Amino acid sequence: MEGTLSLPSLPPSTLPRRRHSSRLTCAVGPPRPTLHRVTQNLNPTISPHRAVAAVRLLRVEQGGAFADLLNDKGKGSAENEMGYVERTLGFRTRDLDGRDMRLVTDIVGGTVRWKRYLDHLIMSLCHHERMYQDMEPLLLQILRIGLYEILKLDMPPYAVLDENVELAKVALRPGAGNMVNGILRKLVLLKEKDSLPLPKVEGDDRAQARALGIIHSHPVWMVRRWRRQFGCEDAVRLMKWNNTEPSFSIRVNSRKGFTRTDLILQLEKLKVPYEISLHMEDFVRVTTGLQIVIQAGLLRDGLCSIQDESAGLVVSTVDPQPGETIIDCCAAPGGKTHYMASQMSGQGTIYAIDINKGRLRILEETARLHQVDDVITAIHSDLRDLHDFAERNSTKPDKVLLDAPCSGLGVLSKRADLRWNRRLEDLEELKDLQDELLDSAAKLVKPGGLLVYSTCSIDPEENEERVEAFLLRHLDFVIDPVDRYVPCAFVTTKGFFSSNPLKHSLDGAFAARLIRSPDAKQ
Ligand SMILES: C[S@@+](CC[C@H](N)C(=O)[O-])C[C@H]1O[C@@H](n2cnc3c(N)ncnc32)[C@H](O)[C@@H]1O
Repeated sequence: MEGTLSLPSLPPSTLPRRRHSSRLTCAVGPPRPTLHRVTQNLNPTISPHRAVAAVRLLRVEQGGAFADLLNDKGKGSAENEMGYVERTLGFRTRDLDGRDMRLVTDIVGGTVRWKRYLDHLIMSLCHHERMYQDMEPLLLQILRIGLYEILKLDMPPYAVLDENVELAKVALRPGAGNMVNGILRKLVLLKEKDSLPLPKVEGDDRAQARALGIIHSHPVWMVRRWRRQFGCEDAVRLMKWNNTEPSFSIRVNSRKGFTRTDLILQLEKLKVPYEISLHMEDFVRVTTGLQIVIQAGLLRDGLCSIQDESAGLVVSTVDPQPGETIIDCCAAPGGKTHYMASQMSGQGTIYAIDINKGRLRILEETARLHQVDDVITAIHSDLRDLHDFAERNSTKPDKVLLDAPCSGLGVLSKRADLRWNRRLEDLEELKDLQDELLDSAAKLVKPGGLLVYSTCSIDPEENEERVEAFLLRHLDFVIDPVDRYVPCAFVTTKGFFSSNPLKHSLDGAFAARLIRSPDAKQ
């Protein structure tokens, strides 16, 4: 996972527009006397985490925000969330404690992941299709939460039913509560009889992909692509992996003198279960309890950061050394820049380039926090505009890292909403951009120097195929196998680094080391 995930504020214009009148409409429109009265009152009957989860789901859907938002601001963040509930639903509920916050994160992440599956069932349980199509956005979120809790969290169905009916009544209107009641009751009966209305996997490729897309809650184009690329069985395994709760890795910041032993002591004190990374010295994996680590302030104090081991292994393919000059072409928010910088022990320079000013600011702030800013120079620019970088700088870079913008198809378990925001057409656009950025990055590499191309994708068209096309355009570059830099389990037959969720239980990532001929002209 890259950098800090923060809650973007939801501008009123992005809030859902509905045909029906309800408190949601009141809450975003000009204040009305009734709303004013309601917002003054605390509503003790509503479970606060459900109210927050429903509002957050609305925001994810309307604003494309990350679903696996981490509440790293403790109490302040909880208050912030309650403010959203008050403004959006029109009532106050009690503040959230740590347990509630964890429930919100779990429910939002899971509901987003299972959206297609849940919507198929909701649609099947409605009297007619129109009922589903005309459903108010908030009502749909409340139903999705109810279905998710009953089907995937196996929570006691009648308690879930009561709570979600009450939420729909208070947040919307009594009729909405009746609708939630009717649909959830039907669902509970069908679940008890083990006869949920799910499609059979049969027919031609498209029909099978459509059914699998519903059963495993993925877009049809992804299912078809993976069946073609990886085979039917692995496509299903991959979807199952994407639907499991992700584990997170924590990297210690050696620059601050914080070691893995120190982190383990802290985790034991906090009673957070952990596993030592099998592949990387600086990493520890936690499956549950990440919020506890965050709340303990270890990230805030810059002692460690959340980073997948696959990203750490990409840095291993660069093999940064003290005193080197490295250009990090697409650097923000800086996960790899900071790790490289920590390995350079205050000697050398990393030029961190990125087109996105906001993300670059995060890179700089985190660099200061991690005390690695002494070797980092941030450059806000489009990489494609840096033609004269080599002429303007007397020191030639030893290494160039291009961690290219990509589909992120290797990190879908962590980025619950990403599968719904990616389109097949995006891949074509991304491939063109990756080629252009590779050509620009190649111009920065000195004769005999190294270019590392990496992505967080498992798609061969963004990985091996981009490198192969690059080598045809740049005859002065050759592949340098990565086997000296990463464990052999990650080395492909062509000498690339590849981590695969199904093989390594890590995020998917790719890296190629490309050496420019020493005889090439500068
Ligand atoms: C995969 S992310 C990089 C992640 C980063 N290396 C890390 O480890 O945290 C890709 C980055 O490329 C940047 N980017 C996209 N197009 C660019 C361009 N034309 N020039 C420079 N940066 C670009 C994006 O703003 C984004 O921050």
